[in-house]
Amino acid sequence: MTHYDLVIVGTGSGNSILDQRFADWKTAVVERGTFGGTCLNVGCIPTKMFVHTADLAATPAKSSRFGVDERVTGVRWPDIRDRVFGRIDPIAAGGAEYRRHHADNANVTVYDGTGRFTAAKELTVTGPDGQTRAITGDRFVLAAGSRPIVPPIPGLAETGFHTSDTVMRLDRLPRRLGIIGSGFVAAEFAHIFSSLGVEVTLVARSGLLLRHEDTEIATRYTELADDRYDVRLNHETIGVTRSDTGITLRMLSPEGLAEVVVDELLVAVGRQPNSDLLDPARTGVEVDEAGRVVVDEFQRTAVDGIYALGDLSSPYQLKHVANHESRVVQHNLLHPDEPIASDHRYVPSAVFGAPQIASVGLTEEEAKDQGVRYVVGRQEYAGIAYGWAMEDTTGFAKILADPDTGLILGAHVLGPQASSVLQPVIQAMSFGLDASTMARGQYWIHPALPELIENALLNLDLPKR
Ligand SMILES: Cc1cc2nc3c(=O)[nH]c(=O)nc-3n(C[C@H](O)[C@H](O)[C@H](O)COP(=O)(O)OP(=O)(O)OC[C@H]3O[C@@H](n4cnc5c(N)ncnc54)[C@H](O)[C@@H]3O)c2cc1C
Ligand SMILES: NC(=O)c1ccc[n+]([C@@H]2O[C@H](COP(=O)([O-])OP(=O)(O)OC[C@H]3O[C@@H](n4cnc5c(N)ncnc54)[C@H](O)[C@@H]3O)[C@@H](O)[C@H]2O)c1
Repeated sequence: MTHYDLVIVGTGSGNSILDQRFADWKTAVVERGTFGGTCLNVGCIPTKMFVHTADLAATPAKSSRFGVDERVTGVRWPDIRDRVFGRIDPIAAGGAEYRRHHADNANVTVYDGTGRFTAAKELTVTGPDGQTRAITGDRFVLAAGSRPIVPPIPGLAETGFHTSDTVMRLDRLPRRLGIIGSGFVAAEFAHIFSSLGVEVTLVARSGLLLRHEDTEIATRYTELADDRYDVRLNHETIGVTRSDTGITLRMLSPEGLAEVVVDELLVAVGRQPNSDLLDPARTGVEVDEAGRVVVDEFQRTAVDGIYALGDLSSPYQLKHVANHESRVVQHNLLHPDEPIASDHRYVPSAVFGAPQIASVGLTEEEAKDQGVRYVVGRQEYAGIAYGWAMEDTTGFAKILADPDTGLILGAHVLGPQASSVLQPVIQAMSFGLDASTMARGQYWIHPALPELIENALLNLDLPKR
């Protein structure tokens, strides 16, 4: 049994821990799938490359109101798909090659296979050929991520379905796509495929799409989605079957039984941590009821020398959070006596659908539930100069602030480039800048989109300073 100073399980955010400061640490890296993990191979990066393409394909439908008549004369799916993966696959392969063979990694051994704890600080790796190798380590970094949840819908397994892991590599575009789910993945793929000419049916169990968002935002998004897709709210999928005409979803709705026939089916009902594959309990590491590895603010598990990060342990399931936590773990491995804590105070997120949505901090409902006093400032894109230029009639920003201190409690944007427009608010919250100082204490480039934020701040009912 080979012993290591450090064992890293998972090559998503876990892979970025190693640098020259670890050159004299005998290190094992264990990976069961494609090097580089979810974000690079099947997550953030390919989806956003498809989203940008979808934005281009969707533009001609909106351009005539600007006096420009455009038409989409063709969508070459193989070229769209191959551009994305022609760029990404070599990066993943290059990353694997670097860890396996580059002189920088003379101290690193890569194990291909699934790691599972078999005793305290002992991991058994089962390779693709079924062979097992047990290794031990002084320290472990558990960065094994998450995977799509497959709900127990009768007929689903027999019928065949896609998840975000496979749907981007389709051989050809279907005529009709059914999507079960109403969160991030559903919203982004509905935009991608619908913009490329696919008829999309979104099947949501609840009465609102993206209901983790502020309700005003989710409500506006749901109305807009209803204009673009066949949205079935309050529909529970109770069975799936395949026939010559396609895949039939049987659904229970408040009106009774309903059916829809599609050509491909995407299941997007959330992701579960991969802790079940790892069996951390065997080394004394605790897992909560949601399957997340339990860590403290220093990303330490209860077992000395074992850290966890990213989707495996975090409620956020976002790459910028996993990256942040991997930097914290890196520091704490190198300086265990002076550990730093992760900062989860203001974690932003963005849904890259149509329109985009970005948010940080409290929603209005959370503020109410927590008894937090707040004032709200709103601004429509239609009321700022660049919004006029874009003919935007549906987008808006909403900012919540503390009425006494003016500190920003939460901010939510729906509309063009929401993910970029929100960033100055994240900065203000992170550095304790109050809303009035933020609005008045700097120039805002005129007439750029961030004027949306400037005006929402000015619309807050706060005492003048
Ligand atoms: C479709 C999609 C789009 C997304 N878009 C965004 C976005 O735009 N912005 C954003 O912030 N986030 C996005 N995310 C979320 C983001 O991808 C994840 O939060 C992030 O990649 C998690 O990183 P990680 O390092 O924790 O896990 P991962 O990157 O998943 O890495 C875990 C690795 O561990 C390996 N592994 C698992 N179990 C074992 C085991 N037992 N033994 C060995 N290896 C194992 C896996 O094969 C994997 O390679 C998206 C996710 C999806 C699915
Ligand atoms: N832009 C981004 O940052 C981005 C993009 C994609 C994914 N992600 C990450 O990946 C995670 C997973 O995304 P996701 O969209 O799969 O999950 P999600 O948690 O965002 O949404 C899942 C939705 O499915 C619903 N649902 C659950 N079980 C269901 C069932 N049996 N039938 C019908 N609906 C059901 C839930 O109510 C929820 O609305 C996200 O939470 C997010 O953290 C991020």
